[in-house]
Amino acid sequence: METCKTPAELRSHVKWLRKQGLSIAFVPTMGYLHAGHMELVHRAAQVADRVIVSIFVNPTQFGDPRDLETYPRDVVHDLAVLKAADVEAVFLPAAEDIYPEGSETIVETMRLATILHGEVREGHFRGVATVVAKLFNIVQPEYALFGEKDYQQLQVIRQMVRDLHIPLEIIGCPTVREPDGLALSSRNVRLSPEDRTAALVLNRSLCHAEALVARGATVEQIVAEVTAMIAAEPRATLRAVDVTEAVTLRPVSGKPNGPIAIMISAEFGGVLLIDQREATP
Ligand SMILES: Nc1ncnc2c1ncn2[C@@H]1O[C@H](COP(=O)(O)OP(=O)(O)OP(=O)(O)O)[C@@H](O)[C@H]1O
Ligand SMILES: CC(C)(CO)[C@@H](O)C(=O)[O-]
Ligand code: BAL
Repeated sequence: METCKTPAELRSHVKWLRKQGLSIAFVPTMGYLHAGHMELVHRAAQVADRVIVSIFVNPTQFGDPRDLETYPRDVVHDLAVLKAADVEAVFLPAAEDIYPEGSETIVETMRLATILHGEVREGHFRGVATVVAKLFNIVQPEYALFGEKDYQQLQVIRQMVRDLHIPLEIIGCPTVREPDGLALSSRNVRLSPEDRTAALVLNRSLCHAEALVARGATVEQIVAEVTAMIAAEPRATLRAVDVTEAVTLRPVSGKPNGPIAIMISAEFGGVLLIDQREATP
């Protein structure tokens, strides 16, 4: 497995792969890899000849400096699991290589970046779109894979790829969960045992929301019941419950007549977790 630290090293390895006519699937991550990331890697290996993974804790998508400082990192473990999964190359850039002095270009999906989770984390999706555009330009893959857990992120990236005519296909992958239903997330290690148990309310309330959709509930009923379930968990601080049209994330009210997305963000002991569900009435 090749470990590339600079864009030039990565580009030269990609050039070598291209000479052999090999296709590339790319999995961008912030490291501290878990089974959710590895599911993206396995899926990537099914769609292309070679898989490239990036590990970069992107400073521009963090609003809170403490969140950035305490973001979990373990590159030695990450490289071992990626090697075992037969990954072709890992891109481990330094912040100065991605944002050299004098950088001033940003990428922003104007509507999608500023609604919902973008209101909770101001500037977050601008940072995500900007770094992902840079990574796409460096790697130039045929495919890029993202998790549905970060549902709004997935839609932001799909929109950016469409709007900027970036010639690659985005593949969304279902959320991988612990056996008790908690969505895998790098931030889960920061939860105390009590908060980890409390966080199960996210998946529980999404299952309840799904059942409500199946019973023909209105969007207002779904929001009210999910909000009440999370409010009943004393360790949870609810940040947002949003029910929107799926994919476009446009507002929806009354009885939905097409697929909807239910998105929750809540803090447990200061750790912000998100979870989501798509449901069709
Ligand atoms: N449980 C999961 N199932 C499937 N994909 C996931 C899961 N968790 C993360 N991913 C995806 O992995 C990619 C990299 O995510 P990232 O490195 O931010 O990990 P993370 O676990 O989402 O971390 P955190 O949410 O704590 O920032 C993203 O496309 C993300 O959606
Ligand atoms: C897509 C991403 C790697 C961009 O930094 C990050 O937001 C993530 O890991 O989901
Ligand atoms: N998985 C989303 C990255 C972040 O929380 O910053």
